[in-house]
Amino acid sequence: MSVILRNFGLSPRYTGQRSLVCCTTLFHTSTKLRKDTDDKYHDINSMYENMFTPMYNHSPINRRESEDKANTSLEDDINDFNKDMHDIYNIGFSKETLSASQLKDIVKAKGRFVLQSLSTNPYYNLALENYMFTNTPKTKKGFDSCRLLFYINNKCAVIGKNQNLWQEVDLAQLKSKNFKLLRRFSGGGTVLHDLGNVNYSFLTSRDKFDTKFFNKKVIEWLNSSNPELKLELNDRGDIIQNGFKVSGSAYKIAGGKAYHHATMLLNSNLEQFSGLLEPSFPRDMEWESSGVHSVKSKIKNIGTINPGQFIGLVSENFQKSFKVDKNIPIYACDESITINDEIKDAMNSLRSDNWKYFSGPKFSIKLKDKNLKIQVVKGMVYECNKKKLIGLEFNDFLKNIDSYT
Ligand SMILES: Nc1ncnc2c1ncn2[C@@H]1O[C@H](COP(=O)(O)OP(=O)(O)OP(=O)(O)O)[C@@H](O)[C@H]1O
Repeated sequence: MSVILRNFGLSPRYTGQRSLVCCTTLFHTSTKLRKDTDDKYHDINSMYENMFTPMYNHSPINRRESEDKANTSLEDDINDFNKDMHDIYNIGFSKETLSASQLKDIVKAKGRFVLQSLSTNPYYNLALENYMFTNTPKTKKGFDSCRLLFYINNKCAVIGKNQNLWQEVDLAQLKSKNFKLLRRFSGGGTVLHDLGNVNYSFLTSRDKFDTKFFNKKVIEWLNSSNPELKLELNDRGDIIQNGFKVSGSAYKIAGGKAYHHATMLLNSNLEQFSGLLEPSFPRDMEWESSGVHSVKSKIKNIGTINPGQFIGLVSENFQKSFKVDKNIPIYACDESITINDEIKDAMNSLRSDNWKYFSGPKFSIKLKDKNLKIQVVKGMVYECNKKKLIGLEFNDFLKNIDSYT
């Protein structure tokens, strides 16, 4: 319910009395109509009617005070109702969407929390993750502000910081299927995201960091919610189900802090993924690259859990298992309001050709049949036995390979 209210801009906490009236009217209209037509809904309709009917009388003298009281109890009722809905459906969305300054305050203070991004823009989400990581206070011995971030991205391929993108993705296919390309700030291999894939990012201190720690928890929580899932951890720290990979992980360690971020394939469109990570080249092309190569795995969806349920389940278990003294709050953030210059700068970096195409490891290719040897540094042809190719963008070379060879 909180989601519905917020999505329609009706949350009383943020939009005030006018929204409440509107919301109340909507409920009155719909519940009354149904009440007239179907008596079996009488009880629940009466409950809604009572819940959403203001209690004040309209005398001008008492009005403000009565309105305040009515509003408070109405808000309490709505909050209780939201909580019940949250508990019943495990929706995983919090009630509080942070403003930019609230985000800054909670990130820079010590303490544990869960944050869920409501944006599906991968540039925002990766920049937000980076903001949260760099601004979490430096750790002193024994201190750990464990934090958990969730985000879901629109269609995109995310390559690792140290990967050679031309070996990893088929740029033309990505474009034709409307997948964005991003180079993330952490290492690891290339993964594909869409709205059926949830990304979780667990932040902790460097001291306590262990690549397998958080996935062991996730597996324990999911398997105990449904033993049929039979999720397992493989040696590489990936989560697998019946031998298929359902989650891949990458890590970043810096400044006494570390994060482990991972994908979780729940109901992704795997058919659309096919071929995106299989670029094709001339048969005689040989690569020599110092970069990180992805380890190809067969993937599948978990299927029986949807993204909202996954986020709800992991958040709740995180709240229970990681609680120290006070309850761990759950916040939400959104690109339209929870944004600041640092996040915008990181988004610009992530979007820039410089970061996507002109960074990454140096590499060489050989085309034996054509007697061609090229060395590429920062996405540009740096050395070549055909001098006229030196200084060319490697992307241009590949796109027009026939005319250059
Ligand atoms: N959303 C996804 N979740 C899990 N595995 C995926 C996903 N998309 C693609 N894959 C598979 O994972 C392989 C890359 O795995 P690799 O271990 O190299 O990287 P990773 O470290 O798991 O990725 P990441 O670093 O983001 O988690 C791809 O070739 C593909 O087989």
